[in-house]
Amino acid sequence: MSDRDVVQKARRWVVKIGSALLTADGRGLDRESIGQWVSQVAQLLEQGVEVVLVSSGAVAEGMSRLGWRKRPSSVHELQAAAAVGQMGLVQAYEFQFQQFNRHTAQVLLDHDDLSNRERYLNARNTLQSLMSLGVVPVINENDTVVTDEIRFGDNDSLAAMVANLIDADLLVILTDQHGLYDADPRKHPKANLIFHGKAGDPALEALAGEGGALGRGGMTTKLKAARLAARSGANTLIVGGRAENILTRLAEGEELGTLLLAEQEPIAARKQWLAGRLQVRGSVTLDHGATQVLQQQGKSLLPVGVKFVVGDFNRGDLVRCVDEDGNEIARGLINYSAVESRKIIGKNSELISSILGYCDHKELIHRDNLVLV
Ligand SMILES: Nc1ncnc2c1ncn2[C@@H]1O[C@H](COP(=O)(O)OP(=O)(O)O)[C@@H](O)[C@H]1O
Ligand SMILES: N[C@@H](CCC(=O)OP(=O)(O)O)C(=O)O
Repeated sequence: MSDRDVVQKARRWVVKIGSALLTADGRGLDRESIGQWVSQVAQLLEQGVEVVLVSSGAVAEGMSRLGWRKRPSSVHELQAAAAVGQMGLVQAYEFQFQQFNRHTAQVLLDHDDLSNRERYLNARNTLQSLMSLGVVPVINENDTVVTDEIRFGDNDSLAAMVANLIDADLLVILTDQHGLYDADPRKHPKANLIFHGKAGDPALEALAGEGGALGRGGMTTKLKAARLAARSGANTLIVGGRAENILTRLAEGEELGTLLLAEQEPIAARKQWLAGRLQVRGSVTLDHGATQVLQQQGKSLLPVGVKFVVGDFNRGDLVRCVDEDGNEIARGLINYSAVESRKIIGKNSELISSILGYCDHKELIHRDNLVLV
């Protein structure tokens, strides 16, 4: 049995179209190619496959509209270009999907949206509603408002988070190469294409290099995206977007590109959300016993198993749990501030009340709010 069965069986796809592919060698959007992908997406929808698009290209289109030849280095100019270019991007998709009587919906997301539980759930519900209405969401990063701290930067990570958000079966990353090679084919023309592998395999991650002049993350971020997508059980395909009828051929089970299988059990939606948050506010160092209990028995973290606290966080913030050698083993939402935590670590939970004057939780981090990494 071919492992491409999983592609044929996938009913919910996230398709990411990268800058390197979309932007006609830096001269604005490649509208003809957009038309071809849209026509294939329309066919997939007719076959009962739900599709969400994650499309880059706003900055490149904005630069072209503004007559800029060189990518600006200032963040504000990039953000201005993205704002101008996003208009062209959504116009291009809207026009092409209209030929197939399909509506599109513009969705701009940033990391803050997905870090805040309420906004995360809203985004999830809205995307579910759009899909059930047969509308095609076209998602991009909300470039105009993001700061470095909350920037996805490349759209591979954004696409993986979207795959987690909507419980997609498949993440298809369309790019300018046929897939992952054993070396960067721009520098090594004789490199070999890798047809399949396991998402998160460090041996594959070691093969990945930087992107070209137009793209952001190269293969490195695509493999990271495969690892993230696997958290919710989505398989990832990295494939050349210029091949004729690429999406419909994939749906028929043709062996194109690199398939990275999600072999881990999907983790619960709340824990995926937790693991995907960027802003970690501090860390707690666990003793050997606590490390083992967390890793092997999936229990909550009690103050007694913690040796040190680093950082200045509030209750409810995300912190790293590291072992005595400094290796991160988990992260979770902490029940006490840094000041309070420092007072209760190493102590039995029965003493929390007498030390702090109150005790809302006997756990420093409850297991429902803890995710192993
Ligand atoms: N091992 C590899 N296999 C294939 N491509 C690689 C590899 N390492 C680096 N790359 C580079 O990654 C580029 C694609 O990434 P990127 O430029 O970020 O595109 P996109 O905009 O589609 O995300 C390719 O053009 C290629 O030069
Ligand atoms: N949000 C940016 C896209 C970032 C980007 O280029 O990402 P990628 O396609 O992953 O290389 C834009 O629309 O220009």
